[in-house]
Amino acid sequence: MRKIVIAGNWKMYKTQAESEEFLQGFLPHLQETPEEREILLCPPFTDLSALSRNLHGSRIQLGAQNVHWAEFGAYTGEISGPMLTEIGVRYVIVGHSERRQYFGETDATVNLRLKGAQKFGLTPILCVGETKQQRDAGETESLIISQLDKGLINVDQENLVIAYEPIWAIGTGDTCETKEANRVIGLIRSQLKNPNVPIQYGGSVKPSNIDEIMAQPEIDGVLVGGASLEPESFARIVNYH
Ligand SMILES: O=C(CO)COP(=O)(O)O
Repeated sequence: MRKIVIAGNWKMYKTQAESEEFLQGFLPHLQETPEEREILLCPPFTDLSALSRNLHGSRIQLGAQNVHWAEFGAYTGEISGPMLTEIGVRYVIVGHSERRQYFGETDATVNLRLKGAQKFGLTPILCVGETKQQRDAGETESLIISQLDKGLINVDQENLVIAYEPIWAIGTGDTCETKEANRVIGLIRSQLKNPNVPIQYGGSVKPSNIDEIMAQPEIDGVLVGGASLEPESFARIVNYH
């Protein structure tokens, strides 16, 4: 039985005060959320401590948006696994397309971060996905297989989540057709040693399309950007039918 993981990636949005305000509006909706769904918030680093304190006793798990592979060291601007686990963080997003595009993340550094996350007790969420240009050139399958091959070298597949995020569907309102997302996620699963790794879809997930997305047999959850920033909208997503 594969786990369902619904995650909000807040990217570089929300101050601490705003994150606490979100929580006040969001928590009551969780009373309707079926137990077996893992609900996850991935806020900016500066919100993690405050949220961790306020979440005490709640079922929400916390995820970071990046992690370095070393335990500590002279790596200005980076954060280590032990720094995150100490404050109750359980997950971390690795290799998001925005990290690959703007901050020089490569399959090799993604691999190091995945292994580093696992070494210090975090569950990484590996993001893969193609650009519009790659899709139009018929390269979607080969690109994704290559991202998985290189990213997952010596990575423990018992402690892993994967997110399929077609780059052209991120923040555009242009969701990948659900059957196509299901097909690519099936392809991702066929490449794995552990077929029970939860695989999410990400890219313009909204209250209006969540039910259709989650009805697809290969899709085990969603990684939500914009629609996770408002309590009512994210509540509708976690409480999908
Ligand atoms: O990048 C995403 C989640 O990691 C998706 O962002 P949107 O939901 O805003 O398209």
